[in-house]
Amino acid sequence: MLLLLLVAGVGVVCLLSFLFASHIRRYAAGGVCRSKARLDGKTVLITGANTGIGKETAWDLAARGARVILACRSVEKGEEAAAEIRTKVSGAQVEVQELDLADTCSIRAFAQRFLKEVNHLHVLINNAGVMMCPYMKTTDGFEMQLGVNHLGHFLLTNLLIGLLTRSAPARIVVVSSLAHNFGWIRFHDLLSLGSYNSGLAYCQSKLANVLFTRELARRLEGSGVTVNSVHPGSVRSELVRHSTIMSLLFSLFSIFLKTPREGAQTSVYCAVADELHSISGKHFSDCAPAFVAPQGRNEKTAQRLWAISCELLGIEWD
Ligand SMILES: NC(=O)c1ccc[n+]([C@@H]2O[C@H](COP(=O)([O-])OP(=O)(O)OC[C@H]3O[C@@H](n4cnc5c(N)ncnc54)[C@H](O)[C@@H]3O)[C@@H](O)[C@H]2O)c1
Repeated sequence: MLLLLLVAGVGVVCLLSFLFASHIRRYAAGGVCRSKARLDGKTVLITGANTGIGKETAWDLAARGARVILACRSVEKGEEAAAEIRTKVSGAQVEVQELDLADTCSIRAFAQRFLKEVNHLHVLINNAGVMMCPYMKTTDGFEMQLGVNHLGHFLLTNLLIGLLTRSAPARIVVVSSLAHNFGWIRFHDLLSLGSYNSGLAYCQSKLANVLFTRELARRLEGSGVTVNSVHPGSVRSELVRHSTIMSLLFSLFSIFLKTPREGAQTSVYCAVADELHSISGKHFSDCAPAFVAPQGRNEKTAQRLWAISCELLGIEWD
């Protein structure tokens, strides 16, 4: 009980400090992508783009002239987002394709269709995410947060990496979180079969995003494809829907939170900024390099996680 109270107390203090930091940074005029880069003739794929940060990222990149493909669990909701973007950006090239990251069959079917229909892919934004849900499993039996946030995107990237390499220069943006600081990779129980804490599982999945980014960057050296991870800030979105405490905190402190449009700025920056054309394996927040926790810089952990991810997904990726 005492331990639970302590963990909850530490959680609240951490949350308040990052809300505060985010607020200060916002008003220090940081965190706005000032790049005027155009993306005419470029193709962008964004996961989870029907709401929140993903939708705003899609809108921004469509306004820069890119063909933007929204990969969404619900095609209907994706079409609503696409229609909204088309009303805001005249001539926007926005398309919707079905992708459920909690189902490897759906990911494989998506990639197969995508590779048939699309000749180039210049920007992949691994944005979709689920946070602090009750214990649930993906279709393949993976704990939901690790399954969607890390393993689903790991498989998707693996299936599209050939196309990205052929389309180089190309960029991958992985939407992680400041929450990676509070995570560690529980190799003894990666899928939370023994015990489950929704907050820790989220932090683990976001740390996995950072480690994946670093290891992928190492492997992609010299390929013309770069990969960077992002903390979008504390953003008013539907992400907290599963957690009563987080929903309450986000409502109470909503004036300190970024809008989804503000939250999209660092993803956009990593996708377009000219000065980042050869920067890879780094972590960004507020359109600037950001601190990575020591456990997110550990090469051995990154390589071990890579090997286990391949094993769980039944793939080889050298
Ligand atoms: N909101 C924040 O404060 C915050 C902070 C740090 C990091 N992030 C990260 O930003 C990203 C976007 O989150 P958001 O705040 O826009 O939340 P959101 O809930 O509005 O967006 C998440 C998107 O992911 C999609 N998604 C969830 N499960 C999926 C699945 N199985 N298959 C396909 N798509 C799926 C949802 O449908 C939704 O479109 C997430 O990766 C999240 O972890 C958000």
